[in-house]
Amino acid sequence: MAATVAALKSTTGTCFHQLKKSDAHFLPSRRPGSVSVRTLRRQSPMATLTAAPTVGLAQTFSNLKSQGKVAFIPYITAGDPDLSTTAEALKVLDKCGSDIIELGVPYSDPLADGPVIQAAATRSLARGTNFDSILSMLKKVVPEISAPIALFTYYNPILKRGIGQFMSTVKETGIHGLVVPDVPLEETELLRKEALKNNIELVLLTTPTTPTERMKAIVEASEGFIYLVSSIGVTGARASVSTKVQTLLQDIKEATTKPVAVGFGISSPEHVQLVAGWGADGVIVGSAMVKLLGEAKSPEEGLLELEKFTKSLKAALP
Ligand SMILES: O=P(O)(O)OC[C@@H](O)[C@@H](O)c1c[nH]c2ccccc12
Repeated sequence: MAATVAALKSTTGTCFHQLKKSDAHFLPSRRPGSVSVRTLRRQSPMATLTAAPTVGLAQTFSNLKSQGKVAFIPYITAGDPDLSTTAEALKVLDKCGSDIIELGVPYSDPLADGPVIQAAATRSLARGTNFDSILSMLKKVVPEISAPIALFTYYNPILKRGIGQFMSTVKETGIHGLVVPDVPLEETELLRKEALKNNIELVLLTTPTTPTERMKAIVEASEGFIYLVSSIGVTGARASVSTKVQTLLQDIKEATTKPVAVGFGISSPEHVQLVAGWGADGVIVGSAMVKLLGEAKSPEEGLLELEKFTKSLKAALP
């Protein structure tokens, strides 16, 4: 028993309370039909010995919905401040209860990004981060993560590698989703076909200025979830979240039963609570996370700040 608890302590993430000895018998059994580790984690502050096999994006939302929960979805830029810190950050975000994690591929011309994520991409590229180094990091880390990962990339890096080659390569790393903010709807058909062939959920985005008919086409084509961009402009923490999101959510939910996650500007527990209260199935927080990691005095400090911030946002969600 003591050995088990000691083993647990050694794997206990910083977001878990230390297990009392009496809890040790709740350890996930290897017996068939045992409760999954992820379910255990939700029921008690359990450390996980190994991550549960991840389910996809849509399934994650469906599981959360059955528990009356809203998905917490952080975004971080791969390779900022460096790839080993990204690997640790993914584990921290997972252990702190993130339900899906968006991992950004740094790009030289991030037209939809504000200054925080642009600076992160610049730092990451300056360190020599590239698509292949991100993939090899993911191959090592994904087996330790129980939250599904959605890779976030602009369209150009996909075209450069070839859509089919890109999809099959990405699938090998074990990630579940793909978010491509700048793919024109007219070109999503081929992207969608290759994604489906590789069992990758291609998430599409709709915005406050998207015409209704176009929103309906986007919603129809989106897999995993629908990304509702909360406000016009670029990414970046905002003082408040536009109340227009409430009606946008209603409009989308009249058009589909697919889950809708809201992003752009969300950067405080109050924002998270507000958007969840408006009926969002998930909330996405990026720039505020990226800032903590990329602008900290050291990677260790950045990871600690990330953990604290994640816990505060997660605590604000049902
Ligand atoms: O950074 P924000 O304002 O919290 O928004 C989420 C955003 O970072 C993430 O989803 C994202 C990063 N880059 C993007 C470009 C377009 C749309 C969305 C994104």
